[in-house]
Amino acid sequence: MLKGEGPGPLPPLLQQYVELRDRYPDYLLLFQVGDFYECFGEDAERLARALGLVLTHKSSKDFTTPMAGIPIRAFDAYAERLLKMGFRLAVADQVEPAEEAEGLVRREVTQLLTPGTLVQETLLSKEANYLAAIATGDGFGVAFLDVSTGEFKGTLLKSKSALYDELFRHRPAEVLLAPELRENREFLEEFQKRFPVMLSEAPFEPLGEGPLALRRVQGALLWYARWTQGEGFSPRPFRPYDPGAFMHLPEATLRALEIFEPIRGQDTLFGVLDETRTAFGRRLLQSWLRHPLLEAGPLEARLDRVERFVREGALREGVRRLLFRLADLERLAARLEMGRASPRDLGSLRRSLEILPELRALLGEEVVLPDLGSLLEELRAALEEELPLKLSEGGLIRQGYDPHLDALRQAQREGVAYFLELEEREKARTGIPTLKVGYNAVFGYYLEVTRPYYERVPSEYKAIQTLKDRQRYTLPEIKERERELYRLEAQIRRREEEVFLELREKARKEAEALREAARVLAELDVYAALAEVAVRYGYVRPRFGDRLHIRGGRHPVVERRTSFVPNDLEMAHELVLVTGPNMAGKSTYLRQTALIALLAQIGSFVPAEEATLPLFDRILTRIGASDDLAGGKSTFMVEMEEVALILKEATERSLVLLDEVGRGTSSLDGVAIATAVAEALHERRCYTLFATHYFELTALPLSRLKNLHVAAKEEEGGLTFYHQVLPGPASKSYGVEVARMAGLPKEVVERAKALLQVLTARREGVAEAVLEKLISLDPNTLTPLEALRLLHELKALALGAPLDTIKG
Ligand SMILES: Nc1ncnc2c1ncn2[C@@H]1O[C@H](COP(=O)(O)OP(=O)(O)OP(=O)(O)O)[C@@H](O)[C@H]1O
Repeated sequence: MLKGEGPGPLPPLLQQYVELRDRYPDYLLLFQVGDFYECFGEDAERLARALGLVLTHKSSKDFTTPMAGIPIRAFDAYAERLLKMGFRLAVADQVEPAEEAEGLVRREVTQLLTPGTLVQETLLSKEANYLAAIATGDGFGVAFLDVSTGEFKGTLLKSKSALYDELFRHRPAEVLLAPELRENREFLEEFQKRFPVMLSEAPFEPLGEGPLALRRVQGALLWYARWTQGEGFSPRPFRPYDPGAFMHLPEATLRALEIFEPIRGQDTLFGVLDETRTAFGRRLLQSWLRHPLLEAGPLEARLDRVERFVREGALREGVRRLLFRLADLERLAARLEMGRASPRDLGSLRRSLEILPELRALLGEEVVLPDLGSLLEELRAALEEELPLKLSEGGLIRQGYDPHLDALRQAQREGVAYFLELEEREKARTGIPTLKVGYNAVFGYYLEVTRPYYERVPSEYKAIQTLKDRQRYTLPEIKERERELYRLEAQIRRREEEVFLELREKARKEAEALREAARVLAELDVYAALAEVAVRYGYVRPRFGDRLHIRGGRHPVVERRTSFVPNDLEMAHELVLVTGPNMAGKSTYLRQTALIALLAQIGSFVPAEEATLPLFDRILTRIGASDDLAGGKSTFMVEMEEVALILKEATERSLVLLDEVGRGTSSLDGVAIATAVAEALHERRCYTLFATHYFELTALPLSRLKNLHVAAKEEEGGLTFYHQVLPGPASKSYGVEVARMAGLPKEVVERAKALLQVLTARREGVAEAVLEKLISLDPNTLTPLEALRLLHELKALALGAPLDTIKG
């Protein structure tokens, strides 16, 4: 039913609305009425509330219901907002011209919009837009589909944490959960906290090949894609993939290294690297960053390509200039395959294809682009220069392309010419000098005579409209000619549509070649972008080898906003402890090492003067207080979970970064845990960088332990940071000094200093020495002078004077 009031039955328009609406219960139905998309009843209230629109009412004789609508020309902006708010949208368009309708205009749902199944360029960002499906069975089956490009892939994962990593890598916009997961309350709650995305339902009927879980997720994705896109939708062939074929980057690492998302609103690694010129190049760069390679061969090949662009600046610039003019060919190919390419799509295809020969000329043998020349010729011959957004607007096929269309247009011109001649003819015949032929939407063509000449109007003129000082007339002949003209217009529209569809079909046959072109050009774009970054910021080509050797390494993101102090690092299967005051630059040093390794393994140059790196199988991190507020766990708990994962996964080919371990607990527990973790990683022979304030660690008796510290100097005004990494452990901690610089009240700082002396004394066993001395003496036998001397001694002892200088 429809919320509303009144005794009467629903008016026909609302009946049609309710019928369509009830077919899409989970969707908000946007119902075209002229230039607006309207909602009625309770949906109108929801829409008005969501978008802050004015709620009006639709009233007929005896029924009234709430109504709210959005102008069609502002549809994209509103749709984007509604999708973000979690609405699914069903768009019901008028599918016949109002003037041709007999009675109520026919309306059909022409689009279903959900966040994970968008293909509309106007609603998509340049990023890949994934719909994911998850099912259980021997672990988890997960598959991803990007409807806008047709990309379709999936994998089996053993654990939930591996599942989360994979989801985090792909950031799906919408997820289909198999019933066994949807009904598992515990799983569902945790999942929604981690991934607050839209969850939708689909049957998980097995489809395709492989293990059952993988077949079920394929079935679910295809079903859902066809439900929203129409039965004709077909993605690219399903590609099973193995996450183990790439460097493993867990969620914690992607977050901590700020690859795609900044932690504190600063820039990201992707932000620094993204000098791509095309949308598909940008997506490829993202994909490379999510999937670093494990073998030197393909990496050297990528580096060769980057190097060529580094060396040949003019070539790089030329290529980038041309790439900039390309449309999103990958998505265009997908729209062609789905039969959804608009006239403008074919227009931008033409523009893009014109650029390919230029690129080929510039690059010679280096790129092998498919030959799309004959498609280009066809598009050039067929399409007008300026193209409408929608097919129905007409005016898209050039004169001279289709003889039939040309003939219809000629007839149309003659039809219009008749009315021009009519004016002259009737003027002469009637002797009315002001006689005019006019046109309006209500009456069509008419003859118009002004008041002074009413006498002269011939009797066969039939009056149709009287205005203040003029009258309008028609003639049977006019009506007939007019109908003929309408017929021609309709025929022209239909013929244009036919010709366009044929043309689109021709283009569709080349979709595969176009996709291949997009693939080649995407790589080209990424190589040119990486080269641009390398030249602009002074990166070098990395080498691969077992020892890690970085000279003059820098943090690619931090160096963009401050003058940066480069640092070196040498290590091979060692445990490197990095000490130094807060704010000295320990975290930065750790992160820059990981970022350099990551860049090398996507085939990029790196921010250093010289770099040789092992090929790491994974980068594992425990950095920063990544409070899992959503997960409802304490900082310490999260920290320990991360450490547990590291200990489970680290191999001797792993790069491990630990930035403080054991901070969220008592300091004795903390030291104990940190020590045990350090020992375990040392045993594991991984490449570990461990930043810590626990000095105890620096003296651990481990053969492959190496101490580094970040230099700082205490001066009159406070601490000076040099951000320089030097051999050996730091001489002391400067916590209280940094606290003072941060503006802690003077009394508190003084008190902390005093306490620090007490604690230091206690820690170094001085307290025991003092106690021992006190217990061993007999006050009754001391002279006052001796007692005074002893008091001085005890005080000196407590302040940490070396024991041997006192005991003697
Ligand atoms: N090599 C460098 N050159 C220039 N500035 C640097 C360098 N390293 C770090 N910095 C700057 O110093 C600041 C502190 O760095 P960082 O967070 O790495 O210190 P930290 O030693 O890890 O501190 P804490 O122990 O408190 O975590 C940062 O804001 C960074 O911009």
